[in-house]
Amino acid sequence: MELSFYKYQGTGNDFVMIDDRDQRFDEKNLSLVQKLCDRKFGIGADGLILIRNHAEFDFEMIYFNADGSQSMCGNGSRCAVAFSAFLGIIKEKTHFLAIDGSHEAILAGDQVELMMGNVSGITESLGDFFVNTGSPHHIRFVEKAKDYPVFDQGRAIRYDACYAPAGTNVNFVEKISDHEVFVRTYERGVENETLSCGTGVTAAAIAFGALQNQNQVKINTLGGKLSVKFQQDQLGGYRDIWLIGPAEQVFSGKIIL
Ligand SMILES: N[C@@H](CCC[C@H](N)C(=O)O)C(=O)O
Repeated sequence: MELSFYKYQGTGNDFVMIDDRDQRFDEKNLSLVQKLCDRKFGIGADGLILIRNHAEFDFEMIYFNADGSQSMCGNGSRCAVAFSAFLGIIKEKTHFLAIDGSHEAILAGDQVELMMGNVSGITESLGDFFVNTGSPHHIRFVEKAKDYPVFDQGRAIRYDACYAPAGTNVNFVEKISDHEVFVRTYERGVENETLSCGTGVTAAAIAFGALQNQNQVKINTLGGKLSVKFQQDQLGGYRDIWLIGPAEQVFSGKIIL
């Protein structure tokens, strides 16, 4: 059997994308997901995304991390919106379903504006912060993120007993100005630092915004620039959260099964 695939990247977070409206991909075949994401023995990616039909939405995005586990992916969602437009499923605006619920998105040139799910609040954890943006994110503010041991410290926090058994993603955030940060992320499910993490920078922006009294934050990652804006509600939660940045098709090919 042959399956077409496309490769997308959103600020360097890269994904194998499959148009699975005919449901030929067996989503229970996690060893196939792992193999396709393997950078030596497969296509190579931080994650794999299936685009499927849904009766109540423009499409459903099914996201897998490179190890086959599932969670919400912000950059992957932005790439899924660009891919769905490429497939002709949507035009500039869409309403789609992901693992954490429904999302709106707007395609504006190479930029995808993605509405994230509401966030219930910011909690303290291990002397740092924790924010769930559809995926769990530990947030540590550091002085020089460029020189920070992201892999070692990220892995230690990811496996800390307080996050067991599910674990967490870990973000190291450096203040650049009152409304700009540099973020490096250790991603659960990739088990490494990625060049960018959409749910991670959203969590970082919310924690930073709370400290700086800002509701719009510019983000620098190793893979490029994003921005996040949001509104705080009366109960300490956050809504109207938008993650904005580029999504690009970089490759296409055939999977031989
Ligand atoms: N890269 C993603 C996050 C993917 C999910 C995460 N690794 C997890 O398992 O929680 C993003 O852009 O949000």
